[in-house]
Amino acid sequence: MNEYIQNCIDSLTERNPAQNLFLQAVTEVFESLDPIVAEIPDIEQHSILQRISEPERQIMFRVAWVDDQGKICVNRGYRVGFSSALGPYKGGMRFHPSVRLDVIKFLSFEQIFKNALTGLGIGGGKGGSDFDPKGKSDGEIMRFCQAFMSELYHFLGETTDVPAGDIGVGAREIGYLFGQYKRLTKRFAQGVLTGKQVGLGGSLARKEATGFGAVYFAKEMLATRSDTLEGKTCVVSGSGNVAIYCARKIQELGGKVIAMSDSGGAIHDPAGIDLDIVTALKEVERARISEYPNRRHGSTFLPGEKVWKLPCDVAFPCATQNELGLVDAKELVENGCFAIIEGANMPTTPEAIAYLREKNALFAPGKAANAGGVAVSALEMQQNAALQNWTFQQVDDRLKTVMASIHSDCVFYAKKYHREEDYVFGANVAGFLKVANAVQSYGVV
Ligand SMILES: NC(=O)C1=CN([C@@H]2O[C@H](COP(=O)(O)OP(=O)(O)OC[C@H]3O[C@@H](n4cnc5c(N)ncnc54)[C@H](O)[C@@H]3O)[C@@H](O)[C@H]2O)C=CC1
Ligand SMILES: O=C(O)CCC(=O)C(=O)O
Repeated sequence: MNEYIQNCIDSLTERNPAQNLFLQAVTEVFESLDPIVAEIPDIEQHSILQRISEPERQIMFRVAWVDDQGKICVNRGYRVGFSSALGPYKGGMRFHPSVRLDVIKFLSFEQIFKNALTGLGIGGGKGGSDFDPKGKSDGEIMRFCQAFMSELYHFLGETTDVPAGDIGVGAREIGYLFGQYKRLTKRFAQGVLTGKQVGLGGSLARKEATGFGAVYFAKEMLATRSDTLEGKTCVVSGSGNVAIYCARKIQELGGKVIAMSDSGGAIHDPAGIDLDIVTALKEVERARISEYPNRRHGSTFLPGEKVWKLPCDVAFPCATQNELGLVDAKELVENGCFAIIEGANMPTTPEAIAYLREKNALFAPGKAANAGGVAVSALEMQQNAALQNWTFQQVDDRLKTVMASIHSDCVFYAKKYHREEDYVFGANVAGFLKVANAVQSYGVV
């Protein structure tokens, strides 16, 4: 590896002890830049890699709130504004007990390049809390969101930082966060959060965008091998926002989703998952996926299992980071899987990615394949700024165009550097070059 890149990684490792997810995300991007750094001396001369890997700001704060028993609970809140080179910090908020600074930094770093790939003028940021929404009442969720926003609102704004949802944060939570923002600032500033309910200024198709976008990307990728999703057996991990709409679009395009999951295990339905049941369980009842077989004859629940062990043609990891490891990748390939499309952020480990590439499987990294969600968030910002409400069709058409353009950028850079079909390389280089050019143009900031 280029000496400058290696020195940057070594220095980051020393300065960020125990931030393994962040270092994993940075290493993957930086490793792709070998030929670029050799070709463009300005990158080293202007210390672009050092500047791009140091967050512009990192905010951590106490969130104190009262549960239904009257007990005072304390959580930690985070918001990392990684890069505003291309626009206001933009990225979701994650509420999950595993949230630490490391998690938020890796997500925020990924977001820089993903957002650059959309071409929509948004910088990279991410936030969240170690608050666990599982089992909490609606009142507890509301009080937590209000307490969280009471600390964060100073730092937000339509042109500075615009959060949205991620794991554990959907339209309900965004509504509570927006309500508290409005109450504290006395401003009906719709563009300060995205992923809002349509009645509060949210965009049609935002809910569907990440999952649909991943499948639009898969469609483009399969077309390069003159193939389609029609008749393909698919597995989708997770059963949240991304997974549900990914599975819906697969079925619409003629594929059959035979397995989904949550953190308790997987469901296997050889006849094809009934998504109305999954949507009712997850979006309405907030129940476990283990309930599914009670409502669907011929299906089974596999406690503690992942979906990767079930034979399929195409796999969509849509749950969480590092959920698909080397053993899983081997099982997938041995069972005939030839394409893996990441709906989640960094769900595949580096060893698994290397193995899949070695076996000639098509592999789409999250920063390209799941960019549809943040792209439609940017379209929501545009609608809010222009006081407009676009139709579902208008937004969906723009989403398809954005996903096709990201796909062609990946293919372009992979071809240019003789790395055909290497979408990880193509996405990292395409995203990086846009950000690096902007960072250099600003001078030393
Ligand atoms: N919501 C969005 O627009 C976007 C989300 N993402 C990423 O997609 C992934 C999923 O996010 P959402 O669907 O929004 O969250 P969500 O909260 O709606 O759903 C998360 C799902 O993952 C499952 N899950 C969590 N840990 C798991 C584990 N260890 N094993 C199996 N399942 C597990 C949960 O049970 C749940 O079904 C995350 O990586 C997120 O960062 C990426 C781009 C945009
Ligand atoms: O819609 C957004 O602003 C962010 C979505 C997100 O968190 C992501 O792309 O990972």
